[in-house]
Amino acid sequence: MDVHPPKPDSSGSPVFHARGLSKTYRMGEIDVHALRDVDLDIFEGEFVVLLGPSGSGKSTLLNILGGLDSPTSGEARWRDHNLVGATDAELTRYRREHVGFVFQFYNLIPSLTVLENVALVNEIAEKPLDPLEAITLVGLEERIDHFPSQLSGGEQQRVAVARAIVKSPDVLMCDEPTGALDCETGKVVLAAIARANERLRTTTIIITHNAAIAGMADRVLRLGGGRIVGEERNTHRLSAEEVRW
Ligand SMILES: Nc1ncnc2c1ncn2[C@@H]1O[C@H](COP(=O)(O)OP(=O)(O)OP(=O)(O)O)[C@@H](O)[C@H]1O
Repeated sequence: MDVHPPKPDSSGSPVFHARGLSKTYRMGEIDVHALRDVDLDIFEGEFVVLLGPSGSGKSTLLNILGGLDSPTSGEARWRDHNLVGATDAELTRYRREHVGFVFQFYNLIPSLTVLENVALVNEIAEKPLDPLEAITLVGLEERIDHFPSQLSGGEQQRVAVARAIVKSPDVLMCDEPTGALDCETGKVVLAAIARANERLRTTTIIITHNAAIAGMADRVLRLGGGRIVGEERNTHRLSAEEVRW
């Protein structure tokens, strides 16, 4: 299974294309500008880290790209799917067919085993992996019959990663996947995410407060005040084991 895919080609067409993306929340008399005029292209197979302080708009951006939220104005597309102005049913279909999500908290079903938690998603996917393959990819093949309560936080998060990748999504979106974990445990989770990116060629977007994780990315987008305020490209990607925080 050790396949090394070609580097993402940023000279080709982007899979995500956003222009002038803005999101404003009206809070009583006050407008909160969560995103301001964001332009963005993300390429197939790319590993992108969104970095920025609390409130800078990271989750808002990820939620729009993941079809969980809509912008107030601007354009956003994933391939030929228009993410702006799509109906709820169209966004649900986009998410179901193309996107895997990992959040800070694992949201596993407590009464189901590891295998059952992962296989459940498998049933509604179009081109699923074998659940055992997804579980092996996150290194939990010895624990398939365990229940979430019998696993550590890091192991539960690895099950959440397996659940997100079992449908072989085109895009994996992770919002603070290591936010509740210590460094060593977080690194095992990040290694699982990086493996999915490398072996399945899943376009991967990770939100983090943690600048150390930026070294794992092909590209780092820094957000501040709802804008992209910086962009860096790594010529060499660090492995999860090399990351320190
Ligand atoms: N549903 C909402 N209603 C009102 N304001 C919101 C809502 N969601 C987000 N905001 C505001 O939009 C801004 C951006 O929020 P967002 O969650 O995208 O930031 P973030 O960078 O992901 O922050 P964090 O790292 O703390 O999760 C913040 O000022 C936030 O308070």
